[in-house]
Amino acid sequence: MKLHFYKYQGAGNDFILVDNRQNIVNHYDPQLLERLCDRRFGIGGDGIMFLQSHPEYDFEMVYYNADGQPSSMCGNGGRCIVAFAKFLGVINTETEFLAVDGSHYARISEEGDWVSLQMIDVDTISRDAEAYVLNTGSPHYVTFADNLKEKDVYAEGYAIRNNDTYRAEGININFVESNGNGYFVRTFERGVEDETFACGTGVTAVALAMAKHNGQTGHITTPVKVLGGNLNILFNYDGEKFTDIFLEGPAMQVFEGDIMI
Ligand SMILES: N[C@@H](CCC[C@H](N)C(=O)O)C(=O)O
Repeated sequence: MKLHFYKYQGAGNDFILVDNRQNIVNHYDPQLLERLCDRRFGIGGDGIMFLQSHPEYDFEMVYYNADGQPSSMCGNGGRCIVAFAKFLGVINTETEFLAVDGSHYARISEEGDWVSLQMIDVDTISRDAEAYVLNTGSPHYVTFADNLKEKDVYAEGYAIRNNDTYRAEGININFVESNGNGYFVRTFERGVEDETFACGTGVTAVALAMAKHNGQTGHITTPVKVLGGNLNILFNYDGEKFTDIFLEGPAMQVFEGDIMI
């Protein structure tokens, strides 16, 4: 069977998108999904998503990591699937859709290339030695780094993600360095088991952890630079709970094609 797909990227976090409103493909096939995400034997991507119809929402986002396993929320994936929904004519410039962590509101520019996605509220941040650990839809470990440009993110991220505390469930490892008015972030992603060019739930976790670390409250906007571009995180923090969290940035269609499955 031939599968028609679209390829999107959001700040360099790249995804395969499939319009599965007619249930053309049974996606519960980890081996197939892993092959499609493989950069040598397949299309290539940090993850694959299926846009599904839903009776109560504009659509449902069904997300899998590059290892073919279903995962928790993907922030950049969420932004890309909103751009895809606009491209398909499923939505106009606003939407309410369902993802694995619940419903999400999002806005998209008329041009369809800039997406602002509301993330889940966060009220718990814990510490693991100097690092911050929190869940922004996916689990994240946030640690400071000097000379981040030169850091071996693969080796250090792999070691933390596979230590006794995190090996079983897995966690995404974010290294953060202040860069003047915001932060530079590099992320080792669970399920890709490698560094990616951006991680939306990851930069969100960094922005929240840094507000707590710096004792900032009120309405906060945090610009973050990642390997694949720039993202903004906007939120309110009353000292206990983070609310009205928005992740915003570019989401672009790169190409479309057919692949034999
Ligand atoms: N790239 C994502 C995060 C995807 C999920 C992650 N790999 C996990 O398994 O936790 C993002 O943009 O948030």
